[in-house]
Parts: sequence; C-alpha cells; structure tokens
Amino acid sequence: METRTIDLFDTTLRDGTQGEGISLSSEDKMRIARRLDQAGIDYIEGGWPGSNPKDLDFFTKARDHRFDHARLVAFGSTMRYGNTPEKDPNLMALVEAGTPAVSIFGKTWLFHVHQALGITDRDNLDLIRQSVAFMTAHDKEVVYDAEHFFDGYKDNPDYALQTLQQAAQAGASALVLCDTNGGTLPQEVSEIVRTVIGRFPDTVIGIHAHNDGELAVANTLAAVESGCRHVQGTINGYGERCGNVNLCSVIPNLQLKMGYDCIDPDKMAKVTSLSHYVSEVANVMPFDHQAFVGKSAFAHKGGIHVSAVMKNPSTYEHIEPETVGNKRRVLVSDLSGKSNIHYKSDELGIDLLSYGDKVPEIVGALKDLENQGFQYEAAEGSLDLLIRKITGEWQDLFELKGFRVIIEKNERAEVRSEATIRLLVNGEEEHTAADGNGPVHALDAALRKAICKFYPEVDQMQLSDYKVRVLNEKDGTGAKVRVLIDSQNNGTSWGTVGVSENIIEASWQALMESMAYYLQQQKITTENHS
Ligand SMILES: CC(=O)SCCNC(=O)CCNC(=O)[C@H](O)C(C)(C)COP(=O)(O)OP(=O)(O)OC[C@H]1O[C@@H](n2cnc3c(N)ncnc32)[C@H](O)[C@@H]1OP(=O)(O)O
Ligand SMILES: CC(=O)C(=O)O
Repeated sequence: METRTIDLFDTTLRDGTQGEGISLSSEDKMRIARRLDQAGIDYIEGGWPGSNPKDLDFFTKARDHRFDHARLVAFGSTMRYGNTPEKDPNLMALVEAGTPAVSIFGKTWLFHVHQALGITDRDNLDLIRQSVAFMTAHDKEVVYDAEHFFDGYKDNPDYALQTLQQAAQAGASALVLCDTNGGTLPQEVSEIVRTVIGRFPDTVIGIHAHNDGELAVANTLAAVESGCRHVQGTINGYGERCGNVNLCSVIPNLQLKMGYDCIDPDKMAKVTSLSHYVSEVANVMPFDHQAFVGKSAFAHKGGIHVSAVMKNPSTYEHIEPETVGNKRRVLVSDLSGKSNIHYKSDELGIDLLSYGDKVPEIVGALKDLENQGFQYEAAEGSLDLLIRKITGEWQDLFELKGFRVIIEKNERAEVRSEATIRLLVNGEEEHTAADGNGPVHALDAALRKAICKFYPEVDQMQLSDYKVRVLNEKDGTGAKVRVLIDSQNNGTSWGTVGVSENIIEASWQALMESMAYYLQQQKITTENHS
C-alpha cells in the first residue's frame, strides 16, 4: 500500500540562518534543536561544519545530547574539483561532525556547472558520486540535495536525471529536488516530480522549495501530491532572500487537509508555540498575519463575520484554531456590530444580558470615538470602561481637578520634568507633585502618589509599553496624536488609549484609564471573593 508518511527535514538552523537578520549562536541552535525534536521533526539540519567555528561548536555540543526522535544532519557541498575525498576539508568536516546523517548538495544545472564551478559535465557527475560514496562508506545516511533541480531539468532533463542517478547509485537515502531560486510554478513541480519518481520508484524523493514566487507552500504540497515523501523547510519560513517553505504552514496543510502523516496528532497543538519559540530565540518579531500560527490568523473584525462566528465558528474559520494551538480573537473597531460588543463583553467578564437595550448605544459611541481617532482593537482596558460607563456599571474611583506639567532644560543640557496633580478621592482632595525622566513618567508618579493612600494595590501594576501615532500628519507638530499604553500586573496585560492634539493630554487619558481599569478589576475580584 502507498505510504502516506512524510519525513520532515528542518533546515532552520542551516538554510534559515541564510536569511537576512537571522543569526543563531551555537547555544540558540541547541535550544531550537531540542524543541524541534520534541515537536516530532525527523531530521534536523544543524549547520555547515566546514563553514564556521560556530557550526562546529554546535555539532560538538550536540554530541552530548540524545535526541529522542530526530536524526541530526550536518550539511556541506560536494568535494572541490581536484581534491580526493579524504583530502577535501569540507567532506572531512562532515565526517568529523559525528552526526548519523549528512546532506550534500550538488549541481544539477549545467549553467552552474560551467559558470560557478568551471568544470565539465562529466567532472560534476564524478564529484557527486565520489562525495556521496565517501560518506556512505563512513556509515552516514546521505540526503542528496539536488541544487537548482527544476531549473536544471528544464534546461537539460537528461543531465539533471544523470546527476540524481550518480547520487542514488552511490547510496543516497533520499534525492531532494531543490527549487533553489524559488521561481518554479506548481504545475511544473508536479510534472517534473512525477517524471523523477517514474525513474527512481524505489528511492525516497524529497522537495526543498524557496519562496521567491510566494509559491513555496503550493510547490511543496504539489510535490507531495505527486509522490514526494521527504519535505524540507524552516520554522516561520526563515531563509535566504524570500525564505524557505514555512513548515508551520506545510505541516497542518499536509496533515489536517491532505491526510498525510507528518507528526503525532497530539503534537499538532504545539505548532503555534514552536513558531513563537523560534522567533523569540531568533529575536525576530513574530508575523501576526502568518497562516495558522499568527496572532491574527483567527482574528475576526467585521461585524457580519463576528455575528456568524458566534453562531458557528466554521462560517469564517478553515480549521479550529486550537488544533494548531492558536486561539480565536474578536476585534472591535468602527467595523463592529452588536455581535462584536456581545463577544468582547463576554471576554471582558461584563454581563450584558440586563443591558441589551444599551448595546446599540455602545456600538454608536465606539464608531464615533474611532472616527475621532481612538482605536479600541488593542485597548481592551479602555473598551471595558466605555461599556461599563454606558451601562452605568462604572463608578469613578477618583476625579481629576487639574494637573500641571513642567519641563525645564538648563544651559548644561540637563532636562527635568515635574508634574503636580489635584484629585478628589473618596471626597478628599489630594495634591501631589513628582519628578520623572519625562513628562509622562512624572505624571504617572504624581498620580500614583495621589491615589496610593486609598488604593495601595496600584503599586503592583506597571506600564510596559507606550506608543504614539500622529493621526493627521499634514498638521505637523500641531497634529492630533493617539497614545496607546500597555500595562501589566503579574503577567496579565491590558491596553488603553488616549487621543488629543496635546500629547500630554492624550498620554494622561491612556494613563488614567490604565489605572482606573486595573483598580476596578481589583475591586471586582475582591467583591467576587467576599
Ligand atoms: C543553495 C544553498 O543554500 S547552498 C549553501 C550556501 N551556503 C553558504 O554558502 C554558507 C556557508 N558558506 C561558507 O561558509 C563559505 O562560502 C565556504 C566555507 C563554504 C566556502 O568559502 P570559500 O572557500 O571562501 O569560497 P567562496 O564562498 O568564495 O565560494 C564558494 C566556492 O565553493 C564552490 N562550490 C559551490 N558549489 C559547490 C558544489 N556543489 N560542490 C563543490 N564546490 C562548490 C564554488 O565554485 C566556489 O569555489 P571557488 O572558490 O573555487 O570559486
Ligand atoms: C540546497 C539548498 O539549500 C538549495 O538548493 O536551496
């Protein structure tokens, strides 16, 4: 019976690091390798030992680690023309890497044989055969990467197949067809893969796709449908130029949609955390709109969509987000309808059942405020306050009587910020002053000072992010700005928003709502426990 099992070959640590802005230390590589092993990846290509000391160090470290599932792979080229295998530094580095498997790339395309290597057709075939044979003689499993396979095949199919023949006869366990320049189309991939499989029916054929035509996933799926059973790619699609095929998309597509067996089903729900882990270690911002695993992959914004999703999520979701470890989100904005407000209120713990008649007013207020420049998508603290104010559930915990902010700069270029604030708290007037590194810091400190006597828990929360966006650039320094503040307490975070022509006033609104939201949440928690 035809096998539906796919060998997953991850090259994040090798081809992924050829991507701009990606650099991993040998320790980073070890951490990612361990996670890939846990995720059920079959082969982990760790780097090119003949390239640099860092990769050598990684293979030395990896020798002391036992991978439960994956085979570790060291990568390199065929030997240099004119060398014998045992005198070729690259092949010897592959032997010494101490891995059970190696991957060797060789030339398929005569254009490259002549231009890049400057050798004859026959010489290239000899390099491939001798290099693979040398590695198998050292008891290595050899994955043969046929560089530029599709371009080479289109140029000269006979020669391209001869290169594979050399690798197969020398004992390669898999022949991997590389779309190195990433420009091949899915229909070409299908046709060429079928021909190769017809010629090598007993050898595992693999695919290694680059994304220059934004077709790496499509090409990989087409290759598998045409018979490839070995798939190379990287986590998050990191890789040279436009990247390699993204395994975080390929794995769910192959397994959930096409019925292939890639990883244990219980590991599928870890794909999102694997993607985020790798971006964290690589120090690359996760891409919110990434398919399957991105923060926005299951985020619904349009009112009509949210209404339908609340009736049945399948109306606007291609899979259940939890299957890949992601989660559904509903966003609020001027594109919202009543359904967004109901969904968000549930999420915020606001019971809207008794305030059904207020929901149109909330939607209207939201649209009006968004029109003024407020943005509630990432400001759930401010949204919570807006809803509670309209339902009448909200009680002001303090009332502003006024504030003043002074910024001074002296002839020694020293800058000083001071804020004074007057508030009514529980009927008592508080008048405080504080210095800060900047005006918002000073305001924050003065506000805390004024309310901490009444609400000491305010010391448990901090601002974690502050963003300003100019709303009408053409007005220059007189433009309206939107300030978004993120705050946090014990791992919980919330956003608040302020808008004004005055950046201090916009900051004040966001700052004040941040504390008001937090104190109110504390109050609700205390009431629920008493
Ligand atoms: C499609 C791919 O992703 S292949 C992987 C590409 N990745 C990398 O190149 C990253 C690691 N590379 C390196 O660290 C270095 O390029 C090294 C150590 C491999 C080689 O460095 P150098 O000896 O200084 O050579 P340089 O990088 O300038 O050029 C590459 C050489 O490899 C040769 N070469 C290229 N492909 C092959 C091949 N398949 N088989 C044998 N030799 C090859 C080139 O002809 C060139 O030789 P030349 O110096 O005689 O012209
Ligand atoms: C081998 C490889 O990385 C490529 O051909 O793209």
